[in-house]
Amino acid sequence: MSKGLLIILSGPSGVGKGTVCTALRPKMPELIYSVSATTRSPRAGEEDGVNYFFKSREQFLSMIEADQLLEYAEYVGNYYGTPRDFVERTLESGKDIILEIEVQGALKVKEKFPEGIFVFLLPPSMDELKDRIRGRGTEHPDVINHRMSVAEDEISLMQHYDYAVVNDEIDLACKRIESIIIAEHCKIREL
Ligand SMILES: Nc1nc2c(ncn2[C@@H]2O[C@H](COP(=O)(O)OP(=O)(O)O)[C@@H](O)[C@H]2O)c(=O)[nH]1
Ligand SMILES: Nc1ncnc2c1ncn2[C@@H]1O[C@H](COP(=O)(O)OP(=O)(O)O)[C@@H](O)[C@H]1O
Repeated sequence: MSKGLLIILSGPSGVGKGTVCTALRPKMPELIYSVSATTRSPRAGEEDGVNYFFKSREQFLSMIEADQLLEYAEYVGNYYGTPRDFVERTLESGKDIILEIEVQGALKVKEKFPEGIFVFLLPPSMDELKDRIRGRGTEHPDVINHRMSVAEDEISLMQHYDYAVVNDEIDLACKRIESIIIAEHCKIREL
């Protein structure tokens, strides 16, 4: 049986990665979603083991020490990382898995899994990106400004990705990602 595809959906904070992943779920029910570990505090409505595995800094550092993370990154003062075992087991079982992660972590995944499908989600404009981060209402203004400057640096790394998808309209962005996955399954690969 062939292995599943590893799909990495990345892009600046507030571009709509979470929203697009949520909208993709009913459209692609066979796609598996990786749940990350983080030291960030849960937001209202977030559940441990569903949105993230919420960890203390000590717990996270011991996961790094034990090589339990495929990649990790420090982002705006918190650690975020992808549990390795789940991803590897899913791929071995022939299922596709999607990681929704920031850019530094995505580039680390590329070193280990160059065969991954790297998709960069773009905002229709930088003004729209700022409006989305602000509109979500979860961040302090200083954090918003910091995230905007991080976003500009991140967008400059887009050339390391395989695909660029503009998240102008959710359904359209989902359709683009769905099409990429379908096309990647049709690709002739080396045996
Ligand atoms: N490298 C890495 N980034 C992650 C991981 N999980 C989430 N992220 C990214 O961390 C950033 C901050 O996430 P979060 O605090 O949930 O904020 P939000 O995605 O902007 O709502 C986002 O860009 C996420 O995609 C992970 O396991 N590894
Ligand atoms: N295509 C879109 N059109 C309009 N608003 C969007 C779109 N995608 C996401 N948003 C909004 O932008 C904000 C940030 O989205 P979110 O999914 O949290 O981003 P990310 O996970 O990339 O940080 C949310 O308020 C969300 O409702």
